[in-house]
Amino acid sequence: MAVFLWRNLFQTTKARMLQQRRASLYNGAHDYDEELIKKKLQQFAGGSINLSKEHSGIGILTLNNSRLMNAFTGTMMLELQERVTELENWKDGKGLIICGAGNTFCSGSDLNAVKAISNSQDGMNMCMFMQNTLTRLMRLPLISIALIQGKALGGGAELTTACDFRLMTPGSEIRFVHKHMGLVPGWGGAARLVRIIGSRAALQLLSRAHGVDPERALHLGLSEGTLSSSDETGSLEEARAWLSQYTEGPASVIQAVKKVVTAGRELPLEAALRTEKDVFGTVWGGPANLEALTRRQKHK
Ligand SMILES: CC[C@H](C(=O)O)C(=O)SCCNC(=O)CCNC(=O)[C@H](O)C(C)(C)COP(=O)(O)OP(=O)(O)OC[C@H]1O[C@@H](n2cnc3c(N)ncnc32)[C@H](O)[C@@H]1OP(=O)(O)O
Repeated sequence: MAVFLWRNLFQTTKARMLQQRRASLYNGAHDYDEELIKKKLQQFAGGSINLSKEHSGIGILTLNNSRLMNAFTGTMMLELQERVTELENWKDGKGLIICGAGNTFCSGSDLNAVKAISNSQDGMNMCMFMQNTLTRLMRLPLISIALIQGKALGGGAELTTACDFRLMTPGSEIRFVHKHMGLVPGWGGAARLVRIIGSRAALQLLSRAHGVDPERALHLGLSEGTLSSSDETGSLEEARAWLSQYTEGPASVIQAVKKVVTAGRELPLEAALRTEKDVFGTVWGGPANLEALTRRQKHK
């Protein structure tokens, strides 16, 4: 009977939390027309967003448009949303590494597409589309890393802030170029940057729009570390090794860890405590917990 009750509580809690996590920031009430912007983005084809879900529980998400320094075309924005939905449903997932093809990260939006959607309605819809997607990416119950090789510029710099951690290769650069384009971040990069490095450092990065090298990123707390390898394969191996120190253990527990930290980061205290209680209820008396207790008893 106890197992039945646990399973029932688990399913109910899980469904409610999943619904909360996937709830979009913007909908019709915000003049957001997702179907309209999807049709518009579909017109700007090129590149792809590839996802490889490894047996280890680590996913590798690759921005693949190396001819244009992995600039985001319209169809890549649509594919990013599809991959995030796939990752939200990955029950065995524990970690995620986002990287770019051709040993460079991402040079932001495809400027050809940007020029074509420079009117207000399309611009605002693209902004809300990408904020919805990057907020869902940030809230994935996976421990995520942006592996920054080469350049992470504009929207590419914003994408790095939607990951839990950033690792940089020697000579790589994060640059919020927005000011030089008469813009400010629109994909949520400013709001997340303030929460990562603080408002004073964020104001300096956005107002100077200079490149941030690995040493300065470390100093600011924007990067967790500088990898030793500069090549594509070597740096990905290093990133896998770095991430695997945090993803050891059952996927259900790693996902629960990310959920309680996300709640603590984003919610007011009492709501965070209630979410923590709900997440606790999904693992207390669960398979991993019972197995650990059995192991402990054997050691007595
Ligand atoms: C600001 C926010 C906004 C948003 O999303 O809302 C954006 O992100 S707008 C885009 C902001 N990004 C940029 O302004 C970066 C533009 N690119 C560069 O500064 C350079 O390309 C750089 C530094 C990334 C690499 O320079 P490098 O000399 O190594 O290579 P090339 O410049 O010759 O680039 C190779 C090839 O790629 C094309 N390219 C690069 N970035 C983009 C881009 N964002 N959109 C479209 N195309 C891009 C570049 O034109 C070259 O193509 P080619 O046909 O050979 O001219």
